Amino acid sequence: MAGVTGRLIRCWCRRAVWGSLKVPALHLHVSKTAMEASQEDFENAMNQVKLLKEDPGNEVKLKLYALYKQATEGSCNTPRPGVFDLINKAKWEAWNALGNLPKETARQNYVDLVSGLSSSSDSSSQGKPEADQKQAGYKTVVMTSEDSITKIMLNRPAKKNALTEQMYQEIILALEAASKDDSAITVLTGNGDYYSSGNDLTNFTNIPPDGVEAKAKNSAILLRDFVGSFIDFPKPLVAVVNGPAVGISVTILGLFDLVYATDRATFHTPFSHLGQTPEGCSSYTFPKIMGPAKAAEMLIFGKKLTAGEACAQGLVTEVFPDSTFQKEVWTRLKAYSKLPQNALRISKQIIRSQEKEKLHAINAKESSILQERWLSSECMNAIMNFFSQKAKL
Ligand SMILES: CCCCC/C=C/CC(=O)SCCNC(=O)CCNC(=O)[C@H](O)C(C)(C)COP(=O)(O)OP(=O)(O)OC[C@H]1O[C@@H](n2cnc3c(N)ncnc32)[C@H](O)[C@@H]1OP(=O)(O)O
Repeated sequence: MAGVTGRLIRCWCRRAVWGSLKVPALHLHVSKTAMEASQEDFENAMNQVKLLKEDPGNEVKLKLYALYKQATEGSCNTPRPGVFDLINKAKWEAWNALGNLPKETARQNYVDLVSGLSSSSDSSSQGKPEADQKQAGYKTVVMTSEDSITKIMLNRPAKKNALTEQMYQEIILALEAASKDDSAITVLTGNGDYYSSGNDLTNFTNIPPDGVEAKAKNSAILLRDFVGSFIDFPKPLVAVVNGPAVGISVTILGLFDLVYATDRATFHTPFSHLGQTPEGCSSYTFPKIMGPAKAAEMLIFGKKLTAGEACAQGLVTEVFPDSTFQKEVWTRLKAYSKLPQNALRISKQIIRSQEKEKLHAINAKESSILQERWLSSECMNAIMNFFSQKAKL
């Protein structure tokens, strides 16, 4: 393999590895994450590659090659090079690994990758440490990508990461971006001492001029779309539960592939206390995961579980001591993220495809029942109680 590496580096220097690139007038662009890259952005990115001050390494060069081919020619449909044609085999494998990734997405990913390389090349030339790629445009979450892991971090620690309408929308967008990026695994976690205190109760206190019914209807649509984006998420999705979790942040855990929790975490779904009913497909996933009796105790009677109890009941994959939680979990995830990406994705999809339609139907039903519940006096009183007397759970 050392021979291949050496040859790839030589090819990089000669630029032969990329084939002939059309080059228009040079114009540097900032990456447009969450937007579609134009042909001009793409061509500018190709120019930027030539200006990189440092060799980005073979792994990145193969990624660039694969994205370039996918963006310009579509899915790989050429015969696999022979076993001794090591360089072309490595290039073919990188391209082929992109499967049916749409051309536009490949173009965007290429532009994003080059933009990240240009800024890290600039900052490393100024002697600054290399940071992971932080994606701009989000206000309530922080989205970063490193080591083939995209992390979406809920970022309202002063409010215990309570989920505002903007946050639901940003999470939907972040999941959409993560589903198309070149990471292997996506992680949802919280900043601060809480994972999330669930729905921000002020969502129900800001009533717009078109009235409370319209508010409930729009909230139900947002809820359905939010949960729908977890049902449809195509790659392995991991919850890194860094502290207590309440309400919807607990129920959607049934839609994750792995749930790692600190031993400080608790899991609480106090729907009846709030005059509400289960969401996040938990009316289906929880009885399936933990059996109907344990699910009823949580979802109907609001029993709060410790991390150990949630693990014993199958909602949590593994519990770690708080003192070593982050270190142990990220070491594990980094190892998993090196597994072949297509195999990870396809395995996830086989599992999910068996009940995707059912989950969407349950999501729609739960959302429409909640639309009614939010208009009930039971629900309104509970929310007023929280804000007037600060009645805590
Ligand atoms: C589109 C709509 C979709 C709707 C989907 C429906 C989902 C259902 C649910 O998620 S139900 C769960 C709702 N959550 C709650 O009822 C939790 C309410 N919060 C609490 O009971 C407590 O805050 C606590 C137990 C989570 C934490 O208590 P603690 O004493 O540790 O901290 P504080 O209460 O002082 O909290 C710090 C500040 O954060 C504000 N805050 C916390 N959680 C929420 C929340 N869910 N909604 C709104 N605000 C919240 C709290 O008010 C404090 O603010 P302040 O510093 O300004 O006083």
